[in-house]
Amino acid sequence: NAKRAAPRPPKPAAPTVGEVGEGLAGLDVDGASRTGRLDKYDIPVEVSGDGAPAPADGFEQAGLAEAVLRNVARCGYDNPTPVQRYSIPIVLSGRDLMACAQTGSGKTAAFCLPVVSGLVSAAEGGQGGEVGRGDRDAYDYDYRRVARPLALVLAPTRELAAQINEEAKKFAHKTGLKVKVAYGGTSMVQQQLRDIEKGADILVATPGRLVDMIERGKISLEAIKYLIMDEADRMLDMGFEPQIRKIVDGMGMPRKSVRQTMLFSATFPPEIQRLASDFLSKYIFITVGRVGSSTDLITQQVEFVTHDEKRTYLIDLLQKQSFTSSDGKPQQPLTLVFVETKREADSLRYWLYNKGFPATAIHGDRTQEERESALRSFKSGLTPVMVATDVVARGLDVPNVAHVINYDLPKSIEDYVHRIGRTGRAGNAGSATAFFTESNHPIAKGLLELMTEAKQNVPTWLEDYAGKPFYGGSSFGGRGRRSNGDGGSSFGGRDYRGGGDYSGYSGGAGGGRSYSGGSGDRGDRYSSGGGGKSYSGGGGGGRYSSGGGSSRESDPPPRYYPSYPMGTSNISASGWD
Ligand SMILES: Nc1ncnc2c1ncn2[C@@H]1O[C@H](COP(=O)(O)OP(=O)(O)OP(=O)(O)O)[C@@H](O)[C@H]1O
Repeated sequence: NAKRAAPRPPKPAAPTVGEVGEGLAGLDVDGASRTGRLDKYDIPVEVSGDGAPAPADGFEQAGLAEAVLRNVARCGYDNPTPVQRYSIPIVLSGRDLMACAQTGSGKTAAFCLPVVSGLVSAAEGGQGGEVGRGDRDAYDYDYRRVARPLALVLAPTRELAAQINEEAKKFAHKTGLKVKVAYGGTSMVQQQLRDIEKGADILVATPGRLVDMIERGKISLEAIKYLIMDEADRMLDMGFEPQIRKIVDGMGMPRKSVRQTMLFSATFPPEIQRLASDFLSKYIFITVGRVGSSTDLITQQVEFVTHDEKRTYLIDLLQKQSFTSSDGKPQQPLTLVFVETKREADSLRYWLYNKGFPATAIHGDRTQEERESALRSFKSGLTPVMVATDVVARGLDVPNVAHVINYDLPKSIEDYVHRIGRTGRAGNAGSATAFFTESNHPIAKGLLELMTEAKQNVPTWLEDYAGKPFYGGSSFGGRGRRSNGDGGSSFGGRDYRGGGDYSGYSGGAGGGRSYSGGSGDRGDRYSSGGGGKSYSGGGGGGRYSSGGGSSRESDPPPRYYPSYPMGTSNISASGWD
């Protein structure tokens, strides 16, 4: 890591949005040429839990309300993605759900659509006429405005909350439902509050901000019918759990037998499943996609480097993938570079700027306005390289991210799965490159399993690393609760409750029902169908031309350490993205 913050360099002349747009036209910058095949797939799905309804073949067949179907059409969704096919009927039937599905596979709509539909139907059916109740019914005894949302979506970051809010608004268009958002750190907080005071049927919030608003008497959870935790494993990991428990158990929310609760993520380690089940009642568990399947869409490479070589390698990668726009200017496809620290994010960003690569940075020490502006500038292509910490590792849906570079690898394989999942979304292809140093030894086993499952080329040195013990602290980055072994089963995507107790089906592994394929479209996998672009290192020879393996494949593996205090397998949810 850089020890000093680099001095602020003079700004190179950034290309205009128009220039970038033009330059990236051939790289699908506006998504116009997307042909991601979300509708066609051959994908294993496992369902466990009593009485799961059958999956729906289409949005109409799923039983969504008319108004919602109109909104689905407005969004241009022709067919439900696999997770939507399964989740929508389950949620509409009133069941609790824990759903584990690939990054970029449409989980947001998988919970938003049935929730909006359920609220619309309840209002139409006269079951309380709740829709829009915020403005009719929201005064408490001392005449303060109190919002009483019917659905609460919790998300771990502000950016994700903002994104879900936008999506939910689309699905609730012209239904009369009010969708509002609450997150901190922005000058918009007062505006958000005023908005919420006007009534909220669906509230999307980050936990800390929500607790604050409840404590200030602005929001009551008493009317909640639906509780959704997006990125649920993250929400229950590390710092969020106490706040989540407070929200769910201590702030007036209806009991779990009364409300309907849904948890979604691409990764679900067994230990977190166990915790999460506290919040659920007789739930159905689904996993969509085989172990590691999201990564089928993503060409993964891993390069063994020393710390000091990272910047040279990065520049090399950026140069190789740059292309020339019609007016002769060098351009970059959208590239997300993950680093470990906020300081490194700034330092690397300035350094890249100095080298002539328009880059921005996003991390937790930047103000919310700066974060939002960085994201806008990245999305627009004005700064096609964004250096980021894990703050944008989860959930963020930026179309056309072509390449994710793990400049610093994360501590856990789940974080890796989420990070690389910022590309290869909605059935499109993407590329991911990781710089592996000796200090990343603890993640080697998880990485090997993940890459193998995704049928990626695995360098032999990674296999060697994975097979050898390492010495030193936990590989869990402080996630001590996952330190118990998982019996060698590295994948957290299977229902931790295990076999027949919950299944009622005979076909599936672990007693669950197992589906594979859909619509007889074998061979037409849930993949890009050739429509996406892959920027896997240029293929022009040199260090990055090994087609997924490492150019140092034949190098002797670096030295190993003697003991093996804690396996990596127990944190690995390698396949369940
Ligand atoms: N049925 C559909 N047809 C076409 N596109 C869809 C469909 N459902 C979702 N999408 C698009 O797919 C993209 C990814 O969806 P979303 O962000 O919900 O993924 P996710 O599963 O939540 O990913 P992550 O695990 O990274 O949070 C979005 O751009 C969304 O608009």
